[in-house]
Amino acid sequence: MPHQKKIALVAHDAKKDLIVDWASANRDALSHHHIYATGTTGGRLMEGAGLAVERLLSGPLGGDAQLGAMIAEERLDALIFFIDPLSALPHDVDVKSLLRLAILYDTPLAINKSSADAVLCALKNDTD
Ligand SMILES: O=C(CO)COP(=O)(O)O
Repeated sequence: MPHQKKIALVAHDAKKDLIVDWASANRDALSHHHIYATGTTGGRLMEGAGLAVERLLSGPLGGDAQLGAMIAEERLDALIFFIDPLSALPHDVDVKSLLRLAILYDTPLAINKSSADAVLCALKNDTD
């Protein structure tokens, strides 16, 4: 597809229902793009939102690091990352590294539903 973007969708466990609902509501827009997701999020998105997803490793097992590498190699156009602000995570260093690289490379980044709406809207205007 000519204007296809590479978008990563990621959600922490407490936010997985939210990302499935958000992706379902935006399935038409998302289906024009190549969607990557960390392992468990990807499974939930395929099952619950009917979205075609290229699954990476689960976040705690290296999925966040894979996305960070994609950003550093300029192989990702946007990161939608529904972060749980209320739980401690064993792979917090990976989460921080991923966010740091997204900031460093000026990758469009959404960390909650409102900003995900805004990023998707911006991508849509960019691809019109
Ligand atoms: O932990 C994550 C992001 O930090 C997400 O990983 P999963 O999608 O495999 O749960």
